[in-house]
Order: sequence, then structure tokens, then C-alpha cells
Amino acid sequence: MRVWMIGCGNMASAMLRRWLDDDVLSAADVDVVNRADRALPGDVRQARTLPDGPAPDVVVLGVKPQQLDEVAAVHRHRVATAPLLVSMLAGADPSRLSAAFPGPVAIQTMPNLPVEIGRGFVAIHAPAAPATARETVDRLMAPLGLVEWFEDPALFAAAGALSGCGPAYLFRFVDALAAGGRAIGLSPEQATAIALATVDGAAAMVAASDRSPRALADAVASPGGMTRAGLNVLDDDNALEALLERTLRAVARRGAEMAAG
Ligand SMILES: NC(=O)C1=CN([C@@H]2O[C@H](COP(=O)(O)OP(=O)(O)OC[C@H]3O[C@@H](n4cnc5c(N)ncnc54)[C@H](OP(=O)(O)O)[C@@H]3O)[C@@H](O)[C@H]2O)C=CC1
Ligand SMILES: O=C(O)[C@@H]1CCC=N1
Repeated sequence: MRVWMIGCGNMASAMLRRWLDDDVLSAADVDVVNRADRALPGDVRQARTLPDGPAPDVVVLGVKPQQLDEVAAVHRHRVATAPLLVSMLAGADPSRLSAAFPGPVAIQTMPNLPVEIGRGFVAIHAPAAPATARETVDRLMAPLGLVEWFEDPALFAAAGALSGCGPAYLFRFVDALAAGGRAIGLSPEQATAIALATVDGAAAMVAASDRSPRALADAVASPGGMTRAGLNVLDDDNALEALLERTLRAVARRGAEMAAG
């Protein structure tokens, strides 16, 4: 499969790294257009313009949403003969993508950073995509982690809000847990290492368990013990749930604003 990538920053290079690691692509199959040279996985070719020659099987769009029109103005003619445009731009739905890049079948995706290690979640929305396009996209996305197609744009937006932004909240949770550890006397190094090991083990356990996260929390909390004293703080006024509900509502609101253009 040959791929052009327009914009290859944090998110697109995480995908690229996994594609190369999994051999779904080889470096020779990929051409990246970036504004300036940067360190890229597999030392793939990069330039300021798309290469000469026939269009590839897939064009991957990895610029910021606000750069869509500017990038389309420069590249739409070369991209027009490609069969597939796979975008990761938050808020850019297939009709907006097709207006910017007429020609290819437009696929809206919302990946997340853990795709880099094959443990991501990729939400996909492209209700009008024909079966052949879906097969190519599935082949490309399979090594990235869990992949789910959403026909309903509202569900796609909600899933993308949770999965696309979620890693940031988990990273911050690790930080906050470590800060709590420092507050009760651990060194910064100890606190970070222990917080990380605790989150890593707990996440792997809940993923492997047939018990719910809530039941597992109760299994940690011996009656009248230390954990319950802490849970009482997190549960006071439903504090943790309320905080994350507010967080995801803010994400969804911003997503809707971005989708409105
Ligand atoms: N980060 C994440 O976890 C997620 C991001 N996304 C989406 O991914 C997209 C990229 O986000 P992210 O990777 O975080 O951002 P980055 O800024 O890291 O990546 C954007 C890349 O596009 C390049 N670029 C900018 N303008 C042009 C241009 N005119 N021509 C070619 N390349 C250009 C940038 O170059 P330069 O560095 O020179 O500006 C940069 O390498 C966004 O649309 C975002 O919505 C989706 C899901 C998750
Ligand atoms: O913050 C953003 O807008 C992008 C989309 C999801 C994660 N990063």
C-alpha cells in the first residue's frame, strides 16, 4: 500500500510508527509533506511538496483542523486522483473533507496516541464509503488497536471525545497520583515510578478481569480500611465522576464548536 501523509506531527507520526513496526507499510511506501523536516519514524522521505508520479492508495491528512483550507488550496489537485483520503482532523466531517479535497472517498477518523504501541482506539465515520474503501481502511487501521466504525455522527463525536482526548486525562491522573505520593513523603522519582506501576498494573488487571471497575475498587477497599478512607474523598459529592463528566462535556462542547467551523 502506498501512502502520502500531509502533516506528520504528534498524532500522525504515532500512527506511522506503528504502521512501520507492524510492516503494514514499509518506509519506501510513504511520502510525508511537512512544513519543515522533523525526526520521523523509519526515516521516511519528507519534503515540502508531494512527489511526482501516480497518486498513492491512501492520502493521510494529519495537520491541525484550522490548517485544512490552507493545505487543501496547495494540495487538492494532486490529491484529486487518489482513491482515499483518511483524515484525523477533529471536527472535519466527510462532507467538509470532500469539499476541501474533491475526488477521493473521505474517511473521518479519531485515533488516539496509544496507537503508537498498537493499543489505541480509532473511531471512524464515513457512512457513504463503499465496501472497497472500508476494506482498505480496515487493513490500515488494524495494527493500531481497537477500531470501530460509527454510522451516527453524534456517536462518533462522543466516542472520539472519550478516546481521542482520554489519554491526556490518564497521563494527568498518573501525574496527580504521583503528586499525592510526594505530598505524603515520597521522593519525586519514587512517587512517579510507583504511580506509573500502579496505574499500569491496575489498567491491565481491569482489562483482563470479568469484574467491573467498581467491583475491583471495592475488592481493594477492605471494610473500614485505608482505601475506603480515600474512596470517601473521591466519592464525596460524587466528586470524581462529576469532575470527569464536566471534563467530557467541555470536550464535547469544543468538538461541536470545531465541527461548526
Ligand atoms: N494529538 C492527538 O492525540 C490527536 C490529534 N488528532 C488530530 O491530529 C491532527 C494533528 O494534531 P497533532 O499531531 O497533535 O498536531 P501537530 O502540530 O503535532 O501536527 C501537525 C503537523 O502538521 C504540520 N503542518 C502544519 N501545516 C502544514 C502544512 N501547511 N503543510 C504540511 N504540514 C503542515 C505541522 O508542522 P509544524 O510542526 O511545522 O507546524 C505538524 O508536523 C489534528 O487535526 C488533531 O485534531 C486526533 C486525535 C488525537
Ligand atoms: O485536542 C485535540 O483537539 C485533539 C483531538 C483529540 C486529541 N487531540
